[in-house]
Parts: sequence; structure tokens; C-alpha cells
Amino acid sequence: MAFKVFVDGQEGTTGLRLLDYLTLRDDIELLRIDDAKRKDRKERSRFLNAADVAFLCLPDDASREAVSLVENPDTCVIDASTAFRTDPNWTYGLPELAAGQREKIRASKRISNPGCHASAFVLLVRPLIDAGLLPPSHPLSAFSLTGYSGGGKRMIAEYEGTSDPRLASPRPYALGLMHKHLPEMRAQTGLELAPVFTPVVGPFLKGLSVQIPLQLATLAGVDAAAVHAAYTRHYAGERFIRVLPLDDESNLDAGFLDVQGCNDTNRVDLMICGNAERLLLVARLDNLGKGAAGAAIQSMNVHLGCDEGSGLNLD
Ligand SMILES: NC(=O)C1=CN([C@@H]2O[C@H](COP(=O)(O)OP(=O)(O)OC[C@H]3O[C@@H](n4cnc5c(N)ncnc54)[C@H](OP(=O)(O)O)[C@@H]3O)[C@@H](O)[C@H]2O)C=CC1
Ligand SMILES: CC(=O)N[C@@H](CCC(=O)OP(=O)(O)O)C(=O)O
Repeated sequence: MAFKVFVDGQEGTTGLRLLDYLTLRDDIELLRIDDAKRKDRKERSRFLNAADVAFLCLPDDASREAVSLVENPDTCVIDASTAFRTDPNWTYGLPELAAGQREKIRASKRISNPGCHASAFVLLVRPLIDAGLLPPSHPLSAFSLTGYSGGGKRMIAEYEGTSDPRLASPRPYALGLMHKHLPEMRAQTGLELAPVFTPVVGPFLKGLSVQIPLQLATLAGVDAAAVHAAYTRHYAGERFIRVLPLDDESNLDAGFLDVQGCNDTNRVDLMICGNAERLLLVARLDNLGKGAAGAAIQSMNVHLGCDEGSGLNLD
């Protein structure tokens, strides 16, 4: 019997990408709301409660409203918004987070899908905290370069509907240093201080890389080999996490990093760059793949007990 799946927000950037994944599956029965009624509370409620899995691809307030409409105890909600990512009653939808996370996703009916920048940041930092290489009190900064689809329909229209030369260059944003992913970056790593996080959006659709600098003089016993060993251990057997070999320039283009290098996959590449004094930890992913819709499908697969890679592209 096919699993019944509903996407609330089916016309948005994440919703459309989810539909791309779901329509290829013959173990899924897609519940399609009539377009004219997709914002009708009563009709959404009917669909939400008929679903085994309901994906919410909505702004935060609309997500909160959708959750309040769910009365069926068997409906599993997977929310793509920021609304519930640090809520203790919800499970963070990152199976690779730590031992036991898959079991939590399997058992939970409320799964929050990680933010795109946060996914990359957490995947870089959590193994180092767990391995005792990074004290939770260590102050970190992080830089992210992302494609404009991360800003949803409005930002896509802004970039694709203009010849404004200001949009032709990368644009740093969230300069008040209060980006909305900071709470989950702290909560899912155990860091005491939120990082100084500076995202930059560039004139390309999708692809993202987060980079975290480390001054090794401030961290006793840490070097590239120790970080690499911690990642290799933490992500052993994880099919969507690729820990790249140390000192291997073959993943760079003549010394440059291609932040679009994981596009159209659910893969995350982790790289350790630098030298004996300073390291740069790099995570690269598709912000619409592992950073949004791919991660949501992966969590659904884990929750339903399907093959975790079902419908997802690794290469
Ligand atoms: N884009 C990305 O890379 C990522 C996005 N996210 C998160 O996913 C969520 C969706 O983002 P994204 O797809 O980019 O956003 P979009 O703006 O592209 O899409 C949001 C969709 O929600 C619809 N919508 C708004 N209010 C309601 C409502 N009350 N009832 C039903 N539908 C409604 C919108 O309708 P209409 O078409 O009429 O405007 C739109 O189709 C957000 O919370 C975002 O933060 C998470 C990770 C990455
Ligand atoms: C380019 C851009 O604006 N990107 C978004 C992040 C997209 C994402 O991860 O989504 P959530 O909105 O679900 O957190 C931002 O930085 O706010």
C-alpha cells in the first residue's frame, strides 16, 4: 500500500522541488490540493489530516497554523521552516547528527527540517564537539556563500527579473549578525556562543558552502589529521556525507572551490583546508537538495522505514 503524502506550499521553491522527488516514486500516493484552494484553511486541514506524511513548505507563521490544524495522531509532519528547529517537542531532521538520531526520526511525528546554512555548519562542528576537539566554549565564526534560490520565490524573481548590476556581484547580508539559523547552530552543536555568521548570496541559482576558520594555536592537540579522523569516524557508513581526503587538490578547480559542486545531489562534501597553523573547515551542499527538499525526503524515508536513499541522487 502506498504512503499518502501531502505538500502544503506545493507552489513554492521547496514545495516544487519536493514534488519533483515525490512524483518519481511508486510507493507514494501524492495528495494534490486544488490550486484555487491551496490557501483555504479548511481544505488544507482535510489534506493534512488525510496524510501519512505532510510536508510544510511555508513561511513560519503559515507552518505554525498548519501544525495547529493537524489532529490525526498518525500524521507525521515534516516542516521546512524555521519555526520548530529548536523546539524540544520536535526532532531535528538530520539523521547524520549523532548516534541515535535516526531512531528519533523514525519514532517522531514532528520533524523539523534543518536550515541550509545550519546543515552545513552543524555537520562541520558537531563531530568536533563530540570528539572533544572543540570545547563548547570556543568562539567560532563562519562564512557562507549561497545561491539565490535560498531566498525563495521572491528572491528568485528579484534575481531573474532584473539587469540591475548590483545583483551581479556577491551580496553579504544578515549584517546585524542575527541570522535566523543561529539558534539551531547552537542547539544542535552544543556551542555556548552563537557563531559570528556572515552569509553572502551570489548571482547563481543554487549551491552553498559554509567555511569555518580555526586558529590552531587556540586549540590544543588539534590539527588537520585529528579533524579528518573525527569526521571519518563520525560519518562512517553515511552515504550522503563525503569526507574528502586531506591534501587533495583534485576537488578544487585550479585552486578554486566550486560551491555548485554538489548541485542536484543529496550529498555533502566536507573538506579540511589550510596548514599547520590555520585550518578552514568547508562543507558544500545543494541548498535545495540536502539543504531543503532532499533532506526532507531523507527524513521521510527514515521515518517510514523505506530505503534512506530512495528517490535521492547521490552522485
Ligand atoms: N529555498 C530554500 O533553499 C529553503 C527554504 N526553506 C524554508 O522552507 C519554507 C518554504 O520556503 P521556500 O519554498 O523558499 O518559499 P517560497 O516563498 O518559494 O514558497 C512558499 C510557498 O508558501 C505559500 N504560502 C504562503 N502562505 C501560505 C498559506 N497560508 N497557506 C498555503 N500556502 C501558503 C506561498 O504561496 P504563493 O505562491 O501564493 O506566494 C508559496 O507558494 C520557508 O519556511 C523557508 O524558510 C528551508 C530551507 C531552504
Ligand atoms: C539566500 C537566502 O536568503 N537564504 C536563506 C536561507 C534559506 C534556508 O535555509 O532556509 P530557511 O529559511 O528555512 O532557514 C537565508 O539566509 O535566510
